[in-house]
Order: sequence, then structure tokens, then C-alpha cells
Amino acid sequence: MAQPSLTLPAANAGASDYLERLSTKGWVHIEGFLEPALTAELKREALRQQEWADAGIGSAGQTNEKIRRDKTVWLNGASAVQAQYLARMEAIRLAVNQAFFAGLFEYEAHFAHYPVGAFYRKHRDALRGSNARVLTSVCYLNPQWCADDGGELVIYNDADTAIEAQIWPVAGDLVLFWSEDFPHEVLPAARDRFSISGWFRRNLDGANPL
Ligand SMILES: O=C(O)CCC(=O)C(=O)O
Ligand SMILES: [Fe+2]
Repeated sequence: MAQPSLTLPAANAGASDYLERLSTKGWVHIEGFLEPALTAELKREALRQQEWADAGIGSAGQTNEKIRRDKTVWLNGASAVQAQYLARMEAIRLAVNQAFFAGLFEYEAHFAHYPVGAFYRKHRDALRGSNARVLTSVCYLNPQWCADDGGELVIYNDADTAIEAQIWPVAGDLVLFWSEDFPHEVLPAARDRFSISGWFRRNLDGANPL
């Protein structure tokens, strides 16, 4: 019997094997993951936000403009469009848990705005073994992105010796990667760049410290 919550809509060309690609490569770029109407509505929702803050780094969340210059606002799920996005991420959470026994427990996400010239230097989203973030998602909200616009996501291999992928932040595309395994950076954007960065987290409460 079909399990709608575990499958992606048929409109997502190439998305059906995303678990396979996550398994073999550890990251996946799903083109056209969000349909254009939902992507456009999320972009409008991002533009409606008032509370943009300088993004933080590290567990204390201190800001450092040498490392990153994006502005962020956390999703709270209060609007219909945010709820719709979070429902799409919930389907991924369930599918990844089923496929990998990943123990993904919750999801947190923020809108990100990279104004012209903004970047995010090479980093990992989680340090090995010490962080609740397991799987990173980035969904892009930028129509008609082209080469001159910069702002590519560059993903490096775990050993940080080679580039695995260089991805334009094209509207509707989703990138997933295991948070501990891939150093990555956002190259300076030559035009306003909007996205939603999110993290599927494990539950560290009550974890055995040994
Ligand atoms: O926007 C991107 O392409 C990646 C952003 C990122 O690395 C992050 O928010 O941790
Ligand atoms: Fe990151």
C-alpha cells in the first residue's frame, strides 16, 4: 500500500532515488524539490520577515563577520506556508529514519538572506560526536540565478582535499547532506540570495555521556 508521507510528490523529477544517493554519496541535490508556487510563496514569506539578525557561529552563537555575513530568522511554523514547508521536511525526516535508522528527532530551520557581498566561509555544521545536528537541509528561493550571481554552495569531501559539488542556489532546489561529514562554504553572492537552512537533530537529552 502507498505511504504518502514517505514519498515525494511525482513532480520532483529525480527525487525518488534521493535516499539512495544520500546513502552512497552522503549528500544529494534534488532539483525542483519544491514546486514553483510554494517556492514563490516562501520567498514572499522571507521578504515579509522583520526580525533579521546577524547569524551566529558555534554553540554560543557569537557573530563573526569574517566567517559569515548572512542574516537569519528562525521559522516558527505559524503561517500556512511555513507549516507547508515544515510538513515537507517532516516527510523527509520520516523517510530518512526509516531508511537509515537515523533517530532524527526534530527539525529546526531559518530563513537566510545573503545581501550582496555576503558569504559563509568553509565550515562543518556539526563536530563529530558532539552535536545534535545530524542531517543538513538547504532549500533555495532564488529564481533565475545565473553564473555571474556567484553565491554557490561548495561542498568538500570529508578529508577536505577535494570539491564534491558546486551548487547554484536555484529556486526550488533542495540539498541534503550529513552534517558532520562535509565541510562546505557559500561563495560571495553578487545579488540578494535567499534560502532556508535547516537541521534534523537527534535527541541528546538523556544520552549516555559515555
Ligand atoms: O546556503 C547554503 O548554501 C548553505 C548555508 C550553510 O552552510 C549554513 O547555513 O550552515
Ligand atoms: Fe553550513
